Amino acid sequence: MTVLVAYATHSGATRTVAETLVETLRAEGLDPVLADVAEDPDPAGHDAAILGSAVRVESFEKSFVTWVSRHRARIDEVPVALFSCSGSAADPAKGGRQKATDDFLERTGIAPVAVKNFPGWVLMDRIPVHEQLLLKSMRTPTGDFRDLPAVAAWAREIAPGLSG
Ligand SMILES: Cc1cc2nc3c(=O)[nH]c(=O)nc-3n(C[C@H](O)[C@H](O)[C@H](O)COP(=O)(O)O)c2cc1C
Repeated sequence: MTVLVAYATHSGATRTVAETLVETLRAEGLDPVLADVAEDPDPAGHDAAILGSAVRVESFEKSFVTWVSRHRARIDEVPVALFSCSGSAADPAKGGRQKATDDFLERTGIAPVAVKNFPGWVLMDRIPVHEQLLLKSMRTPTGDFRDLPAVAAWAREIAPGLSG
């Protein structure tokens, strides 16, 4: 069975999470297909999907929201898992929750078989100057907060649910 792993990224961390999901699902015997929503991948023809977006200013990427809306009919026909990638997901105070994810789910009514909020990275050399200034003014912690073994573990956990 093929699983579309579609993601939207701004500074690259979400892509690395998606790549880890693909590698792990392949090792689990599934047939994952990696795609950036910027390429407008077609979910038709896939048996399941994992959809993931970077978080910016408490929201999913606009390109992600637009792509989901465009392909909504097909997305509703297959098992879907959803993940976010953000700077704050490693913060214990968040308790694993992410406002952008909760808002997206409430607004769209999509009912994924699994939802996860992963930490990404905040690396100043990967974002435009005006965003660097914004993050500095907010005293946003910088660094690479990713936990790719946790991403792989989630992929193994959800693989049976994606197979239907
Ligand atoms: C302009 C800007 C705004 C951001 N806003 C948030 C935010 O509201 N909440 C959060 O947890 N992380 C925020 N982040 C951190 C990103 O979520 C983090 O860098 C993540 O890795 C982005 O994924 P990407 O590298 O795939 O683009 C922001 C980053 C930038 C550059």
